[in-house]
Amino acid sequence: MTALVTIYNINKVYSKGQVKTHALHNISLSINKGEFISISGPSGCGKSTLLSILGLLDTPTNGSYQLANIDTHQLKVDQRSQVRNKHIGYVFQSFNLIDSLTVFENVALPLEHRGMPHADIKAAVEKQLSAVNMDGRLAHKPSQLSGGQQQRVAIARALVGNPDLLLVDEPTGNLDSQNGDAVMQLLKTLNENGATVIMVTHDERYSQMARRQIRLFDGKILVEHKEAVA
Ligand SMILES: Nc1ncnc2c1ncn2[C@@H]1O[C@H](COP(=O)(O)OP(=O)(O)OP(=O)(O)O)[C@@H](O)[C@H]1O
Repeated sequence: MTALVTIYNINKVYSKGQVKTHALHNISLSINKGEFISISGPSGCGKSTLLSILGLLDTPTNGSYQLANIDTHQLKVDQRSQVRNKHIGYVFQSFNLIDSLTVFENVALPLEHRGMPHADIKAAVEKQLSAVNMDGRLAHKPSQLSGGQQQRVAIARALVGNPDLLLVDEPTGNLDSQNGDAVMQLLKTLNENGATVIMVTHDERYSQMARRQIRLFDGKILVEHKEAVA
């Protein structure tokens, strides 16, 4: 099977004046389509840095990253954003929905950036909102929804363009345990239906819901646990 993601010997060094922080040390990973991976570890161990590199929001200092057979190192700035829009969906702890837009308009945004015809956008947005059980709230504004509902809308926005990779950063961080459990259950179901999910979480209980669990420490992979496929 061809890997969806291959990173090899990635290092990330942040430089600020004389101060250098070596945030990631020689990280190599190969991720196949359909996997559900959690990345955990103590504060400052490099989780967000790794997710930002995987999401093409940041570049490694050295090392290689191939996504869907694309050598991301070769991409120019506008090509990077095209690859991001087509291949990657993000879910953030703070939802990052646009308050002045309705639920429908928020979820439609990635498709509008692609220049998709209006009728196709409508069909795709309605289908995706229905998949996260938010089809009754199309005209609501984010501020009129609970935190759990906002996160479900954010997940619909991340998935509406059929990305190869869903990157999820602390999806339950701003939710109470009931809404957090529901969002995790939704991610699990979406993965069972084919989505490839990489999730950063502090929560041990949630990290164990992933079939492959990666624990970072001081910018290195400390342990990796992979459930045997039945
Ligand atoms: N923009 C930056 N400039 C300089 N150093 C940075 C920057 N971003 C992160 N770092 C440093 O890189 C290291 C890894 O940070 P990162 O945010 O990836 O950790 P994390 O595991 O996501 O932490 P947390 O769980 O607290 O969010 C830390 O030492 C951090 O201080």
